[in-house]
Amino acid sequence: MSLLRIPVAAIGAGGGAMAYMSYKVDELQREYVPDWMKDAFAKANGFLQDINFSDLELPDLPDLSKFKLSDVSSDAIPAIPGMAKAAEKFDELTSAALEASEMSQLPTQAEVVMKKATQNHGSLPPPDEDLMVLTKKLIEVRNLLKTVDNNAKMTLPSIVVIGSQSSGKSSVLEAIVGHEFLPKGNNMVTRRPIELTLIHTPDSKEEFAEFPQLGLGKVHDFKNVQRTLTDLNLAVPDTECVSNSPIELRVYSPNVPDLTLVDLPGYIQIHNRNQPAVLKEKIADLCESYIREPNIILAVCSADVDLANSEALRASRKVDPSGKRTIGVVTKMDLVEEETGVGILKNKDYPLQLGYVGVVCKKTGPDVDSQAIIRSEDAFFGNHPAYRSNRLMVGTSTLRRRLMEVLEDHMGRSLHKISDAVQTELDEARYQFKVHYNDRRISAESYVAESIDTLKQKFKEFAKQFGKPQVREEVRSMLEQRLLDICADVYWSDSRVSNLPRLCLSDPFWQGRLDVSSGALTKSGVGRSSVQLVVDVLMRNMERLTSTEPWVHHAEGRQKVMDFSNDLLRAKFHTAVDQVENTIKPYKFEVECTELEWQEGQKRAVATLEKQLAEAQQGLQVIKSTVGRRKLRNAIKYVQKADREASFRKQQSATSNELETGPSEVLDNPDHPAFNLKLMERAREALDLQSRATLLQTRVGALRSRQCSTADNKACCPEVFLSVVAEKLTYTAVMFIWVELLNEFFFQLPREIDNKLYYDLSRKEIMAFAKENPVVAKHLEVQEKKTTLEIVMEKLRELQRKR
Ligand SMILES: Nc1nc2c(ncn2[C@@H]2O[C@H](COP(=O)(O)OP(=O)(O)OP(=O)(O)O)[C@@H](O)[C@H]2O)c(=O)[nH]1
Repeated sequence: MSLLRIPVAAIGAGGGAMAYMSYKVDELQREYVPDWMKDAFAKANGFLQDINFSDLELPDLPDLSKFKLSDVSSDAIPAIPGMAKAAEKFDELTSAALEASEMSQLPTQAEVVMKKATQNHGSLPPPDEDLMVLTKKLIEVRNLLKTVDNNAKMTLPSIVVIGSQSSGKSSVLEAIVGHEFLPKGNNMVTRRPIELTLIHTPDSKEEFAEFPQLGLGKVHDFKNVQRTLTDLNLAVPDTECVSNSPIELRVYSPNVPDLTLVDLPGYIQIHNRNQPAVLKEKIADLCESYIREPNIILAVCSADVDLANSEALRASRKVDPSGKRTIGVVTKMDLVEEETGVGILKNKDYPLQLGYVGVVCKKTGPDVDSQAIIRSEDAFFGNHPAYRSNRLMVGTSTLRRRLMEVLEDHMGRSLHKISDAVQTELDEARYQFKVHYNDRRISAESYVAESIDTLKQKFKEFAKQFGKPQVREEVRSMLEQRLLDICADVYWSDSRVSNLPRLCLSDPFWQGRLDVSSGALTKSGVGRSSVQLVVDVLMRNMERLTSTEPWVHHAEGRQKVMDFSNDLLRAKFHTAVDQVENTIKPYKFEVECTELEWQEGQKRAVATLEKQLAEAQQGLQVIKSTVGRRKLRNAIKYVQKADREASFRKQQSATSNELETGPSEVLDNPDHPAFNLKLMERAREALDLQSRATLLQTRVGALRSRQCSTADNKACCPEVFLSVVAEKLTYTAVMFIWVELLNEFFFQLPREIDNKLYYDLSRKEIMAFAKENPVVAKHLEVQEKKTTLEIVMEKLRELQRKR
């Protein structure tokens, strides 16, 4: 609504009083009332002052200073006694003034907008509170809605900038923002849409940008903004040319208006080596997706190019034929004659309802600031009065103002539609929340806390179960295995072992063997292997604990648990190893053994060997049942015969000095089982198990005998003695592993879990963690959607109330 047409309408209707009121109430308007009218107002004012309002029977004379033009109904004027007379007088005076004036027309809206804007170049025009609040709030709403989902019905309009390459889009946007920040270069540097939100911050001097998707925080240097935008754009490979995925950028400044703008790649005319034919189509498609309803199209056209050839106008006409949501921006006005420029801006040839704004955004040097560009633009239009006298819209400041108005207007018009869409979406979100989650609210923090508690609880249970006896069991079975290896190596592979009970009594050689065996056990790196064994058990356990709900969903969290568990154990590893080695050192020289220890050792040794015997017998049984007894017997016989023959032939060839030997009946006969290699293998396995079982039976018999019931006959019963040694090593090792490693681990781990998985995380990381669990993610998503839509709905209602 034109600010000054109201007084005209008022004059026409004989509503001089209303014009007077409007003159009184709106300071801003008064500035733009021409002098001749001011005189008329002043006279009318004098006349009105003669009226004694208190004599009039007015119930409540309104406070004029609070009046808005829209509040005044012209019907009310005649109803006020005395006012009709005032209006009559005013009419008389203003008509006379009008006649006297050379100007028969009041200034157009364009003139008013331009005057306001140019008087405030560089900074923003004085704020129109309602306009600012609505746009600001709706931009807030828009950004909130963007976090919900892409329901097209809930989209508030943005201003989409389109134009041919080099038409001056970037220069216009930079002039609006007041900073050089867009990517520059010949190599098609705008490859992705840049969704630019400008946020006017009147109470702050700070100017900065933010990339909400990148989380870089505030970027104060606009050169860095430019660099980041260039990197993000050039990350789109040449082969793809352009990408539909937008870059979000927000600029906070006291010098920018509240606007949402989208910069798009420029239309290309011809294609060259770097710009394949398909690129033209891709850019056109991308632009088309953005210039749809409800967006406002900022069609950038260069003044020195015929509007008939403007790609921007061509594209906008396709989707907005009547031009009701297209603003033309004519750049490079300095490159055309005044007459041509005026012709374009007159909006006659290619009319747009929102009109054309002419600008000059020419950069005169590399470091020219935006103020200088605007000053030189002002100077240019100042030197070309035809633009002003024709009441045309020119200059960047006019453009800014115009964009604010248009955006506000469109946003305002979208208000009802969007409110309905949001309400529908909110009802759905509330329904989902009720049905699926029974209105139960959760938070990412509470989920993380619960997950941590579960893990700590499980760890506590494990720690309870993994006491000293269990650790001993682990170390003992490791040393028992070592004991068996030593016995196999030192005793059981010796053909004299069956005579050991007799030989050991007379031959000191066997005492020496015993010392060697004991040394092999005590000097086998028990410190390192036992600590490593416990570490492995603990790590395996941590792996197990984190492989259950809810940790199965958190691969990174699980890895973190494994990493800090490992760090805790590694920090203590070497001390624990050294301690164990130091404390078992005496056993490397001598191991004393009480009768009681011997008896316990005897029991354990018998049990160990019996277990081995049972395993051997069971293995044999399995082979028998899988191969078949008879077949196995035959195969064993064959293997034995073949072995005998092989050793005989070996002997023969050795004695006959490698004379040629004839073919073997067994080995060279293709019908023999020798050619069933699998069966041969099984037969050999069975033979090994048989001889192992026989040996173990003999040794178990020996260990059970009276000879082995006393420690005096150590040399005859090495398995018992080594078992005693292993037990002493086990006790000592576990005692120190417990003190040096486990105590610390059990104490520290729950604290590390708290620190590393909760306290060290930012709010964003906590949220990301929670959303790794698909069930929680869905719950949070519905809940967040509902909450956001409730906030949006509240804001929309408030705005509707205000309008
Ligand atoms: N004389 C004059 N030159 C201008 C004006 N506005 C922009 N230019 C120049 O025109 C050239 C192209 O301007 P840009 O703003 O980069 O154009 P663009 O449309 O963003 O170009 P692309 O990003 O390549 O699509 C630059 O050399 C500007 O300095 C103007 O008003 N007058």
